[in-house]
Amino acid sequence: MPFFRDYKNGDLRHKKGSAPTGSTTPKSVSYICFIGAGYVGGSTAAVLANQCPHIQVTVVDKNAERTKAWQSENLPVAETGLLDIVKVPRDGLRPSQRKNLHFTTEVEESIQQAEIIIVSVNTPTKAVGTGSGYLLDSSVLEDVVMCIARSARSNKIVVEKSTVPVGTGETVRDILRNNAHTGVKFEVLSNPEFLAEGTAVQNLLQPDRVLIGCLETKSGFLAAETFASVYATWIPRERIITMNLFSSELSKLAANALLAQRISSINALSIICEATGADIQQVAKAVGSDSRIGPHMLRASFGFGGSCFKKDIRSLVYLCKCLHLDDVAAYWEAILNINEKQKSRSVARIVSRFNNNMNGKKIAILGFAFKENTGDTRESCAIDLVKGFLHEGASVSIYDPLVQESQIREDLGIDCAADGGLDNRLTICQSGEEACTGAHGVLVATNWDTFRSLDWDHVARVMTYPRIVFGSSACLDPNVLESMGFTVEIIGKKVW
Ligand SMILES: NC(=O)c1ccc[n+]([C@@H]2O[C@H](COP(=O)([O-])OP(=O)(O)OC[C@H]3O[C@@H](n4cnc5c(N)ncnc54)[C@H](O)[C@@H]3O)[C@@H](O)[C@H]2O)c1
Ligand SMILES: O=c1ccn([C@@H]2O[C@H](COP(=O)(O)OP(=O)(O)O[C@H]3O[C@H](CO)[C@@H](O)[C@H](O)[C@H]3O)[C@@H](O)[C@H]2O)c(=O)[nH]1
Repeated sequence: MPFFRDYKNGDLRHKKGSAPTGSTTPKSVSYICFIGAGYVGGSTAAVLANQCPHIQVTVVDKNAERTKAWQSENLPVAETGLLDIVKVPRDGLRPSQRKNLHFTTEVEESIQQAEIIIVSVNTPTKAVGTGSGYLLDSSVLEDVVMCIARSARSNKIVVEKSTVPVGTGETVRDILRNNAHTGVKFEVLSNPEFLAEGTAVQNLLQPDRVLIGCLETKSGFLAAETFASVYATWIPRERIITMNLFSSELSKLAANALLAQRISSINALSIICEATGADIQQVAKAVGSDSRIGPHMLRASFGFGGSCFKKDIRSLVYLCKCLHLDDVAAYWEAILNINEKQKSRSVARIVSRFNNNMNGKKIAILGFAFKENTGDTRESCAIDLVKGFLHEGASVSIYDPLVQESQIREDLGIDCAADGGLDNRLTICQSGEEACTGAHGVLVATNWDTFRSLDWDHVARVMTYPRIVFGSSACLDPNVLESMGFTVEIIGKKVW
């Protein structure tokens, strides 16, 4: 597999050493540039500007509309608390843009002014060619790095913030070295991001850890220390971990694989629960009470969604295959297989409650985002669930508090167009109650708080027999709902 380097020949290994103590004096930083004003770049830049008023922070994006949105009160990213740090409140007046936070499309000038350039562009799974469906496409990142090399007139620290294939740091170094203006030197750092959507601001203000990967050379350590000193403005020093570039790149993929593995493990156990009469919530509590296991990421669900888990695990699988570790690749890929199974078997379970005939039946879907408190629908389980019901002949009505109708239609659109008539069976609603009106079943796909406090009495009145509610116990209380006349089916709980 051609993309993967023979690391034995890479100079990262040859220059290995330990961090010199006391010999590094980090430079003070006054100008940082982010390239990519998405979920990660925009949110991280805003928090950094908020915590470091002495640093000018510029965020460059090629998308002028997005750049403009960051300067408005309608931020392109819906995150709790984000507007309050992008804008500065003013008594009795509209909040103004933070003075040290700038959004622009002017890439060259921003690169030239900055001492540190943080690349936070998207790295989706490759769609065509070698590695398609698995390898992360770092071509946008490489284009940006080339632009940095050509624009920079003084030494820079270039930081990979995007999630990248292991080994990308060396490609980035090659591009910079071979395209730099005479006398200009670059240091490459890896600084993967671990924020979760919906809690981005809180995660950025109080991260469990910050990783900084560097080349194990004196100048590499110095660059890492310089960057670490920026984070140290608000993050305890012991939470800022420095390591070699490859460890840092791999740690990002490993963290997501391990988090997703817990969800697939609990979802795999939920299948056993439904077959045996064990209750997955009780099992999760029992195993999560073991301090070595811990309680997080053990909520049984219709599967995990989001832009990261699937693509990062696929990247790990591809890396294993490149290394001819097919059994290791199969081990990681099993996480994804369980995730797919959880979605398809959930549709099948629900369809079986209607005697395997969904013609003339209506299912309300509450929630379309991949998780609560975000408007992001990337890889949302709701997409596959809705497609499954439409395919079975059901009508589907959908409500999500944050996701726009146009986004829902775009996510489902291709199939609707391909199978004439599907569109007539799809309604996007303005409230949960509206979506449930006339429905035979309701499925809570996203655990929004607002669905907990839905007027379920009213919903019971406007729904049609058999009034089945499907979902996870994280959002639904079966005892309360059953007392209102619903039949309740919970993931990981047997229906007797
Ligand atoms: N979304 C998350 O929760 C999350 C968390 C951790 C890590 N990551 C990783 O961070 C990276 C960014 O993710 P994201 O969710 O912020 O992506 P995103 O799609 O929201 O944002 C990427 C931005 O980069 C811009 N861009 C693309 N090409 C550009 C170019 N040539 N010049 C300037 N701007 C350009 C796009 O217009 C877009 O605004 C990815 O590698 C992702 O895997 C994401
Ligand atoms: O016990 C759980 C926890 C989560 N989920 C689902 O898993 C998905 C991902 O959730 P979460 O991890 O909270 O959100 P993300 O924003 O995707 O964040 C993950 O992906 C990011 C991108 O790489 C990382 O930075 C974060 O650390 C990592 O948590 C969502 O569909 C959740 O509903 C479950 O099904 N059960």
